[in-house]
Amino acid sequence: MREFVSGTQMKQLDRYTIQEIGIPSLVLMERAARSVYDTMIKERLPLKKVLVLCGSGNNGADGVALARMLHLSNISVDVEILGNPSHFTTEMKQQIEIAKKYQVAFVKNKSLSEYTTIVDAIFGVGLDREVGGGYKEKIKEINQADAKVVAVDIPSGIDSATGKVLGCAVCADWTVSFAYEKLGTVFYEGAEYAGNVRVADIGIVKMPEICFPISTYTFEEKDLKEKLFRRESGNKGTFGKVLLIAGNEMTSGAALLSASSALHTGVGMVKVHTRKENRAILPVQLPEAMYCFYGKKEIKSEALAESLEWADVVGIGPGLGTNKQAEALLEFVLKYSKRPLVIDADGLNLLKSKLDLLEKYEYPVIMTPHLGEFSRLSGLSIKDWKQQPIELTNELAHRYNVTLVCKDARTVIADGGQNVYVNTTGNSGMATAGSGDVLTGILLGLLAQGYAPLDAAVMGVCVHGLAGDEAAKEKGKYAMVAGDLITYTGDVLKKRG
Ligand SMILES: NC(=O)C1=CN([C@@H]2O[C@H](COP(=O)(O)OP(=O)(O)OC[C@H]3O[C@@H](n4cnc5c(N)ncnc54)[C@H](OP(=O)(O)O)[C@@H]3O)[C@@H](O)[C@H]2O)[C@@H](O)CC1
Ligand SMILES: Nc1ncnc2c1ncn2[C@@H]1O[C@H](COP(=O)(O)OP(=O)(O)O)[C@@H](O)[C@H]1O
Ligand SMILES: [K+]
Repeated sequence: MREFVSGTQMKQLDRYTIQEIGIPSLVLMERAARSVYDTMIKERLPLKKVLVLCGSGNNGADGVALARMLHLSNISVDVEILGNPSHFTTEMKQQIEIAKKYQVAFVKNKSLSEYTTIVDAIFGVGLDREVGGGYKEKIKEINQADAKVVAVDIPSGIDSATGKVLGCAVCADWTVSFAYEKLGTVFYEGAEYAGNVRVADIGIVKMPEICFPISTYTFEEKDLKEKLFRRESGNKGTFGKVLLIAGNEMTSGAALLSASSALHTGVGMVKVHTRKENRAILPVQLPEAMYCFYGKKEIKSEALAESLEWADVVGIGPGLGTNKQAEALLEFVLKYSKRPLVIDADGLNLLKSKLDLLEKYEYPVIMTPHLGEFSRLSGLSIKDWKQQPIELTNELAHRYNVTLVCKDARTVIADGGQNVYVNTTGNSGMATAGSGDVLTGILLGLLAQGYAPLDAAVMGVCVHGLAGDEAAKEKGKYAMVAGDLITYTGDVLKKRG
C-alpha cells in the first residue's frame, strides 16, 4: 500500500519535522536536492548542458542547491531565477549565497534550445493560485523545448491536492517527489504531466507521528497477493451465493456482464432476477447461473423474498431501468434484504427517492456511482468533486453510512472513516460501455467470498483496473471491450492469487 499526501499535508509534515523533531530545513533541502541529482544520474538524463529554473520559494531553493551539486560534479549548469527577490525565503537567500561562492552560473532569459535537460524548480507544494504572466510564458517555453524535463517535487502549475492544471503546467519526463507522492500527480491531469514519478525519502517524519483527519492510500498489486485467500477445501457454498437483480427487456447485456464477472471472480453460485424477455438469451450465454424471470408489471415478490433469503450478498442496478417496476424492486430489496448489498447504475438513479429506506438498511452497502451518478445522488457538481475528490467521497459515504466507490479515471473509495483509497490501476481503454457492470460483478464476487466491504471495494477496483491493464496489453486500448475485462479478471486472480 502506498500513501499519498496533499500539499497542505506535506507542509504540516515539513513543519513538524523542522520545528518539533529539530531537523534543520537546510538539511532536508540538501537531501531533497541530492535525491534529484541521484535520479538525474541514475536515469542517465542527458547532462551535457543543464538549466535549473527556480521560483522564489523553497522549491526554487531546492533547485539552487541541485545546481550547486551538478556544478561541483563538473556538469555544465546554469540557474535562472524567475521569482521576485523580495519574496525569496530565507533558505532561498542562503542557497543563492552558497551557490555564488562556488561560482555557479546565474543567467537570465537565455534560449532554452541550448539545454539538454531542464530542471523545473519553479513552484512546489506552495503553489496557491493560477499561474500567469512571465511564469506562464516560461512554462510554455519549457514545454516546447527539446530538452528532457525533471520536476522538483511536483510539476509547476499542478495543484498538489487535485491534479488540476492551474493556468498552465510543466510537462515533465521525471518528477522526484519528496517523502510522499503528492495527490496532484496521482489524479489527472497531474498524473500525465508528472511523467515517471520517483519518491525520495529525505528524512521527513512519516505518519502516524502526525494524524491527519483523512489518510489517503492506494491498494497495489502486491497487496492483492497478501489479501487474496481461497480455501482449498471450500465448496460452492463456502465461496458464496450472489443474487443479482439486473437487466430490463432491452438491457440483458448489463445483467450478463455483472453475473458472468461475479462467477469469474470465484463465487460459488449466482442467481439472476431479470425480465422474462431475457429468457432466450441469458441462460444460453451464461448457463452457469440460475435464473428467475419476471414479466412486465410484476416483481415476483415471493420468489424474490426466497432469493433474498438464499443469497449471501445482493446486487441491484445494472441495466435495471428506472421505471416503476425497477423502483418497486429496489424498494423491496431495501425493505426485506438482510444481506450486504451492492447498488449500481439505475439502482443509484432510483435511490434519491428511497433514502429513508437506505438509512434504515442495517447491513453493509457498497454504492458504485460514476461521477454523473455521484452528482445526482449528492446534489454536487462533477466540478465540485474534482476540486475535493477525497473529502467529498468520504463525506457522502459517511452521510449514507455506506462504502462509496466513486468511479473515474482515478476511482476514489471511502467508507466515511479515516482511510480513503485512490485506485491507480486501469487505463482509458476501460472507458467502454459495460465496464462498470463488470466491476459490480467483481465486488459482489469478493463480498460473497467473505471480504469486508471496504476490503472488497479496494481489492475489487484494483483487480478491475489490473484486468483492464492486461486487456490493454493484449488487445489494445481501442479494441478492448467490457467482456475482455471478465476474461482478464480471471488471469489477474490466477497470477496474484
Ligand atoms: N524546509 C522545507 O519546508 C522544505 C521544503 N521543500 C521544498 O519546498 C517546497 C515548498 O516550498 P514553499 O512552501 O516555499 O513553496 P513553493 O512551492 O516554493 O512556492 C511558493 C512560492 O511560489 C510563489 N507562488 C505560488 N503560486 C504562485 C503563482 N501562481 N504565481 C506566481 N508565484 C506563485 C509564492 O509567491 P508569493 O505567494 O510569495 O507571492 C512563493 O514565492 C516543496 O515543494 C519542496 O520542493 C523541500 O526542500 C524539503 C524541505
Ligand atoms: N481513463 C480511465 N482510466 C481508468 N479507469 C477508467 C477510465 N475510464 C473509465 N474507467 C473505469 O471504467 C469503469 C466505467 O464504469 P461506468 O462509468 O459505470 O461504465 P458503464 O456504465 O458503461 O458500465 C469504472 O470502473 C471506471 O473507473
Ligand atoms: K516544481
